[in-house]
Amino acid sequence: MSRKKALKGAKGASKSPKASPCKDGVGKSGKCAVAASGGAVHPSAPSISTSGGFYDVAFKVMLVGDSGVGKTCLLVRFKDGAFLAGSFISTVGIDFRNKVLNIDTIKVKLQIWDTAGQERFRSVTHAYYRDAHALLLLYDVTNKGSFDNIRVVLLANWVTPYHPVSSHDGARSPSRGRLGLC
Ligand SMILES: Nc1nc2c(ncn2[C@@H]2O[C@H](COP(=O)(O)OP(=O)(O)OP(=O)(O)O)[C@@H](O)[C@H]2O)c(=O)[nH]1
Repeated sequence: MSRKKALKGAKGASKSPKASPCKDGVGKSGKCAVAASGGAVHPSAPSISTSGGFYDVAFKVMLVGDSGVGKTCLLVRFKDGAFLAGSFISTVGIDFRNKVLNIDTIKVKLQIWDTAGQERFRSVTHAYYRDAHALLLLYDVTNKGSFDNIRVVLLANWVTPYHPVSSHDGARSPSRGRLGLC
C-alpha cells in the first residue's frame, strides 16, 4: 500500500466536501462540539472524540500550499514525530488527522486537514476553508513560485492578506515547508 493511502486509511479520509469535521467532535452525548458554537468550543464538561481522546476545545486547521511543499510530511511529523522520506506520492483530495495537546490545564484538540496541492483538486479543497479556525500556508523555501502562490490563495479567499472575511476570526500563517524536517 502506498504511503499516503496507508495514512488516509488510518484516520478516516473524507472524500466529500460535505463531510463535516464535527463528525469526529461528536461526544458521548451526541453533540457536535465544533458545529454547535460555530467555532472553538469550551464545553463545561470535556468532550470525547471518536478517536478516544478527551478534549476541552477543538480547532480546525487547514494545511494549504502547492503540491510538494511538504504538507503531508509536516502533518505526519507533528502527529507521529516521523519524517516520510522516500518517493513522493501526491495527496488525492483531502485528509485529516487529530491531535490532542495539553496546554496549561486545557486539552486542545487540533483537527488538521491536509489538502491536495494539485490544481485539479482546488475546487474540492476550497470547500473546506469556510469553517476553519486557522490556515497554515506552506511554501517550499527552494521554490519561489510556491511562495508567490500563497498570495493567490490569500487574495482568492480574503479581500486583503490576513484580513479574513469568514465569520470567525481565523488565523492565517505563512509557513516554510521542506525545512529541517529530515
Ligand atoms: N529535504 C526535505 N524534503 C522534504 C521536506 N518536507 C517534505 N519533503 C519531501 O518533499 C516531497 C513532498 O512532500 P509532501 O509532504 O508529500 O508534499 P505535499 O505538500 O503534501 O504534496 P501534495 O500532497 O501533492 O499536496 C516528499 O518527497 C518529501 O519527502 C523537508 O523538510 N526537507
